[in-house]
Amino acid sequence: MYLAACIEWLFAAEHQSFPDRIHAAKAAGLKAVEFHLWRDKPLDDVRRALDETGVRLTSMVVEPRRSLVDPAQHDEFLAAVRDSLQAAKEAGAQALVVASGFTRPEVSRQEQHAIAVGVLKRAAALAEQAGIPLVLEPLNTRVEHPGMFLDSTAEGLDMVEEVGSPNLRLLYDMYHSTVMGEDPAQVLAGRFHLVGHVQVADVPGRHQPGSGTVDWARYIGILRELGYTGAVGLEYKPQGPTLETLATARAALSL
Ligand SMILES: O=C(O)C(=O)CO
Repeated sequence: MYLAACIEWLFAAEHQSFPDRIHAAKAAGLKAVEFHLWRDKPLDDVRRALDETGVRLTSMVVEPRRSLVDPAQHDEFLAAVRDSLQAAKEAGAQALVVASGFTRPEVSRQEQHAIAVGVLKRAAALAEQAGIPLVLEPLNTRVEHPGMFLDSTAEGLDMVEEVGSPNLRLLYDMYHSTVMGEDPAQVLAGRFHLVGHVQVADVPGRHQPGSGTVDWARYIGILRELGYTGAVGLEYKPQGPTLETLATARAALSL
């Protein structure tokens, strides 16, 4: 396992520019970074900073964000996937993050689930052509994303399984999962092969691991037992200077 700094938040107080944040991540001994939206980033400069430092870009987000559970938005969603795949190629990103969009209360949950799986199959075919996988992220509806359709790891894993493509995996964000009251050992048991990326932040507050109540020795132990060797995205809001929070996070995660 290796750490990836979410430079949307890490190094943001210290450096205005994203390329500078990549250099700061390198100087802090990190092998990878990630960020959210890409249209507001100078992708050429980002690519140059990645090439100069050898730092990997684990993920960025498909945008503009459109709903998976509303067929009226599917054409725009697939266009966003196409554009984002092209941008990911140019920036050198390893994966693209997709979220579900908001629940439509007038439509049954089962039907919305099926609608999402249908469009994800089409998106996974585009990802296959581009050679860059998509990762589907369940988000918590208790603190940050009230009304979001996909707020459960188990249902996200069901969707990934139903799509049945190696080009769609689950983004397991331990913060969102914990806020939703899930236990990683339970929700991941027997299904970890469907997970493509992991992110962390402590609960409560979404700050650096070590700032809250999560038992990180246990959480990271579970990932180790499941055989995870990929990136652990530090998607937290630093409570203080980034380097100090990184030291706390590294000690808590033993990574
Ligand atoms: O929007 C969020 O809360 C995320 O976790 C994005 O990855």
